[in-house]
Amino acid sequence: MATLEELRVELDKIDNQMVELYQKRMNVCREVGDYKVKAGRKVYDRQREQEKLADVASKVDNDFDKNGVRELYTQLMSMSRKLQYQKLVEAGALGRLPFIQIDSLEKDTARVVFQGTEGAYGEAAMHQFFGEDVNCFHVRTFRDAMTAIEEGAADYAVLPIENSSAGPVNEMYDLLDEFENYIVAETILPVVHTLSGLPGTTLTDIKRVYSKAEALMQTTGFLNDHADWQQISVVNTAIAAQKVVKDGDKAQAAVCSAYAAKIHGLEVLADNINDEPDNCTRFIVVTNQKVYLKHASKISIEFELPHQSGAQSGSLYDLLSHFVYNNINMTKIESRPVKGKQWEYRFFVDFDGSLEDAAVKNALRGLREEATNLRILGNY
Ligand SMILES: O=C(O)C(=O)C[C@]1(C(=O)O)C=C[C@@H](O)C=C1
Repeated sequence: MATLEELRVELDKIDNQMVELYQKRMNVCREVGDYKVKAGRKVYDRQREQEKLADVASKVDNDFDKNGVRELYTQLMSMSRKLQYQKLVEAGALGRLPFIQIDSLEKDTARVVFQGTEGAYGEAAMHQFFGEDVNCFHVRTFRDAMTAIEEGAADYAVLPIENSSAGPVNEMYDLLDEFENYIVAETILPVVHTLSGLPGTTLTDIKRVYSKAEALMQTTGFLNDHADWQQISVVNTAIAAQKVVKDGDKAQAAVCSAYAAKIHGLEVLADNINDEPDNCTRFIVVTNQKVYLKHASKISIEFELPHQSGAQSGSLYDLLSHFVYNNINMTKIESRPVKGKQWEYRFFVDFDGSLEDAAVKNALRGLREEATNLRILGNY
């Protein structure tokens, strides 16, 4: 029986040959890339890849090896594609992305919409970003705000996308997909919730608590200590405060900001009731123009996975590998179900970069060819 050392010598010999062949193969792929740049052909040829995988698998005789060579060739062809996308960038064959760079947002003259009513966290986020004197109005729902932007009734909307303790605002992701609006900026607002009621209310009077679902989620610890209170979700925390005032019933309270309580005439019954002491919400600034600011450093995109004929795994992995191969730092991924398609998902990815970066163009080119319904949601 051969010793380990002898077997390793044998492996080294084979690996040397494989590395040489790998380089030979990549050199041919380089030529294929040049040809495709000239001929304006797409890099990704799904049918050719499927035929190749079937062919190499047919050349080995057991299932373990069939899987092995399929995996190996999937990687080889993926590397080959990345090399070819690079060629396209080098040849300046990528064209312009349909986004225009701007120096600044005209904050002084802008008309801005937020969701809810006076005292909403969206209003506070809007003031934080646009200043106290901003020309603004409010609408009832996120959908109303997105519609106002799409129709041009407002220049910008300030809308929540994610909370540090309760996670994503799912509806916003669905609306970003549905509307032709784009993210131009973001602002992070510290969010401190109170339990507020009519002046003179005591905790023992309370039977029902109103707030936005996300705010109820962010105050679960406090609310669980009062398990007999019914929790009722409304569209906005400030609208909850307004309702408590309007109904004039001491059995009702709202989870809202101290500011919302004050301007609607409620008394703070319990302050700082969020589960996380550093509770923050990330708001996005949305517009209907495909623009991005000069020093933008983050990009949001969405895409769906291509339809697979037959069982083939790893397609999300394949798509995400475009970030790895282009040295792009992916900072977030969310998935949402695709309406009308059971168990199919749309992915929302945030990553570092600017739409001018060659690496970003390269990754987007690959994703555009290989994913379905790729959309750039903004560079900010
Ligand atoms: O045959 C091609 O068109 C190639 O670009 C080569 C190759 C490969 O590496 O085999 C790479 C990408 C295509 O999707 C298909 C195959």
